[in-house]
Amino acid sequence: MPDVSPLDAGAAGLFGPHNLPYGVFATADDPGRGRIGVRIGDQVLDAGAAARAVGSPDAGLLGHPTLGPLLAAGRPAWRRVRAAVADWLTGAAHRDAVAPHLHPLSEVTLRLPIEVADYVDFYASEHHATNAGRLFRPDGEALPPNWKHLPIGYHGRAGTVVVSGTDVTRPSGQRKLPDDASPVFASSARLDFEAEVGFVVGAPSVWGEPVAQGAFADHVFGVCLVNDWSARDIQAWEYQPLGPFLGKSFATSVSPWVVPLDALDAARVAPPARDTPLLPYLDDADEQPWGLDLRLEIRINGHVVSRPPFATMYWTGAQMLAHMTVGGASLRTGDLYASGTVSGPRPDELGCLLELTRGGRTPLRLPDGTERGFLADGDEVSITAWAPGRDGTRVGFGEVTGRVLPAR
Ligand SMILES: O=C(O)/C=C/C(=O)CC(=O)CC(=O)O
Ligand SMILES: [Ca+2]
Ligand SMILES: [Mg+2]
Repeated sequence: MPDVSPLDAGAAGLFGPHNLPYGVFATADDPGRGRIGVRIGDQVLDAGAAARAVGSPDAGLLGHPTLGPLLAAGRPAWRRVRAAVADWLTGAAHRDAVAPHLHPLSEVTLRLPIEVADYVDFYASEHHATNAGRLFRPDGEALPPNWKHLPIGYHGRAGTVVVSGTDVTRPSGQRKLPDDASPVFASSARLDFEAEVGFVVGAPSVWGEPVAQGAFADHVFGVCLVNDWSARDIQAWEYQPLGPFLGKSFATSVSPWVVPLDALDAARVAPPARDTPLLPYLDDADEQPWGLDLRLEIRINGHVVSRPPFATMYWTGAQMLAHMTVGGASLRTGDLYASGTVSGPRPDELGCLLELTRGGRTPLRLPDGTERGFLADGDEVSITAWAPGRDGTRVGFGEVTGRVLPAR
């Protein structure tokens, strides 16, 4: 694929006042103190300091070392703070007061944007589920019989969610190829990435009370990018019948910026047509659609290997939320649920190496002449994305990157 991408053009335009994603950063002269940052172009606004400088009543919400209190405050507060920050950055009244609180992005360290409470990973791409089903279960049906009736998911490991830029050590574990007599303990020989979109829960829900699709925007604060690192050999041996366990629990990387749902109005699209009737709590025919037109791009060592289109996902974030809570499970501030691997219908739109190389059988050739069935030590995987914004703008998501370190 050509290495010239729409993301390279006018990067500052991806982070204009129409976007204003939130994160947590620290500066070199005060490395111990996390602060809430809002990205604007290639700068980061220290939101708490700016709020104090202009005498904002939201200085308390923004003056924390984590996004937690802002997330917990709920949609009316999210809207108010977003409008205020846009005003500080673009209106004449406060520009001089907030200017000293802008830091060049290149001079700050970005941290995990949320304290992850519970972590769930779905399986919402029909293309990915079909391809992965054929590769993992060549003798069975590609899609399991429940797939079009509910968004399949599993609970993952919240404590190993790491921020972009964190190195990921190749895991070791049990693996057994179909023809081997017994398993061996070894480092994973089939380490993979999965390009996904993450939904960050802000407002909690009441234990026992399902959250309907229509309440999606009252609970979900925003969206980030996720790389669900996956050891395919460990996964293939361990996963039946309870689902992924150690093959996916060693690390999950997230982008440092959470893009507010309010920045994504122009990216909302209808999900693909569905051919199977849905139970009422999942039926979205009469809802405002929550498909999202996010264009992902995956690079290995700087070379573009795929561009997965999130608009092709069968299940929406609102349906995933409704399903996750329908039995009464409550939401906590900081819950993260990921979409599952984003794969489109075309060969250059697949979201993981398992699919791109057909289980390693048809390796990818990188422009440097090397080949990859799965990831090699030293490889750097980077996932970026943008979405259409209002008035022809583009909303950037930044990137989630990670480098593979050799097994211990
Ligand atoms: O088909 C399977 O058994 C599992 C496939 C995955 O690895 C899926 C997973 O983590 C969910 C996803 O990313 O879509
Ligand atoms: Ca996954
Ligand atoms: Mg993972």
